[in-house]
Amino acid sequence: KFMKPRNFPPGPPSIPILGSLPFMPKEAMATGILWQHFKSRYGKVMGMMIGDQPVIGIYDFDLIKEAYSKEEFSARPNSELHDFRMLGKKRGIVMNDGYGWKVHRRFTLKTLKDFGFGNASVEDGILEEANHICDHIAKKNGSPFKAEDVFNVGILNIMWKILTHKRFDLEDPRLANCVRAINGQFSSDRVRIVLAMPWTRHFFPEMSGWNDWKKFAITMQDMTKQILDEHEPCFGPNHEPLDFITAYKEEAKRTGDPEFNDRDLQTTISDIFVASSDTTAHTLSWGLLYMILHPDIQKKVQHEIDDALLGREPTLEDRARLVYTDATLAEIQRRANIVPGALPHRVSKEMKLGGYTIPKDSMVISSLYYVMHDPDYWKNADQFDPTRFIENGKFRKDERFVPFGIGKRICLGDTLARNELFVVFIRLMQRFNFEASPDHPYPKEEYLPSTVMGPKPFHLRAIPRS
Ligand code: HEM
Repeated sequence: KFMKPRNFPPGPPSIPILGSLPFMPKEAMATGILWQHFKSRYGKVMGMMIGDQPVIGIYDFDLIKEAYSKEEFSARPNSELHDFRMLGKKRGIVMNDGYGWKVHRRFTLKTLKDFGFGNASVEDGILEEANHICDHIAKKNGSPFKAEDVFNVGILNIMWKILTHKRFDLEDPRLANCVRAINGQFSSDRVRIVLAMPWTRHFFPEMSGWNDWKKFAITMQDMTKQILDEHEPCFGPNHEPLDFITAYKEEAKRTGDPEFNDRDLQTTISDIFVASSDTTAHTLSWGLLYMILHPDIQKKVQHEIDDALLGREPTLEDRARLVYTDATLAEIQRRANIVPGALPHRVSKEMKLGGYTIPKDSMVISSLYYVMHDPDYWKNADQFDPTRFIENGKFRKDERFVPFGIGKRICLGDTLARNELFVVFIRLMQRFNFEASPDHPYPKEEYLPSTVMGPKPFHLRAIPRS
């Protein structure tokens, strides 16, 4: 069972128990960038074994599109680790599949849409939080700080309000605890061992990261349970739910569908916290890093915003007038590429792709990194250049701009995330000039390996603009 199946895509050799792990470059182990390394050797689709698990990497945009438009390529891996996190079995959205995934995904998309775009309160909530983030930064009085310390809690707060109708002070320990549990679960070096080789937990529960994984999962479970216990239903004047939890409970009553239950709700809340916070916060940290590395672009963005808004706060309708700023945000997302391998998919039955046979239950990774850095498609792909997203003075959409993934599993928070990035980034650019800290190493474009990759922590200074 450790042997590669017939007509399997080309890839590195495989040995019993460890599979292809010993043949992988060390720095690539935890990151989607690994696939960049294999592309040059094996072509558009590669296959390898991790233990007895077949793993497929797809680099080619058209092949990813073809595969991920199919239901059979859109399941999630079966994993006892994630089952533990999901209170015993697949639940919620992110690692769920089948009917349970479909109804939760559909409901969450609709609810976020109702809150986000029909209802000004989410836009107000983002702006309110953006202002709190800026006030928090202003208190540093120009002394060096780490970007991620501010963004993580601020971004989490936006989601907390959408879920529960409550926000916290940025210093509240609840936010910091939640950020620690999320980061610990996906960025700890030890946990990466058990995620890659789940069997290690039976022999080395401590060293493999299994004990850490359980600890962080239990923290999230306790926290989501407490949120539900304390939650008061919240309705507007026409009895419309004002927060996600109220909407979920109404949906459970309305449909009578047992898929909508407290345990799935707990997992869905946890999924949304995990999927929304590090992703958006890391993108903002990368944004400030690029502004420090490219002060001329920072100035250009500030001039555009100053000229268009004349000092007033932004609204989402300003996007069409802030073409250079919007293009800069897109370029930040393209270059930062924080989820380089998207999330793993599972093939629910044997399939064909690119002429190869993809066995049932293979894990599939799509290289969003490669799609957004393919040198045959993007001119000077490794350069930070917002103008690649501008054509005839307008923002140029590109189907290969895929930071949110491709196909049936595409991020369901993409519009919300883009709105958050837009409002928070503009407020930051309006209120401060960002520069490197003179007392710390000059920041570099370096990743911190994880499923969601932020920049290596760096210190910066925020000088208030008059
Ligand atoms: C810059 C911010 C974000 C980025 C770059 C991002 C990116 C991604 C990516 C690449 C995926 C995986 C797609 C796949 O499996 O093929 C994903 C899934 C997901 N994201 Fe996001 N995301 C961001 C923000 C958010 C936000 C704000 C939410 C809030 C609701 C969110 C909720 C989700 C959920 C629930 C999934 C799982 C979807 C499913 O499995 O059906 N994300 N995201």
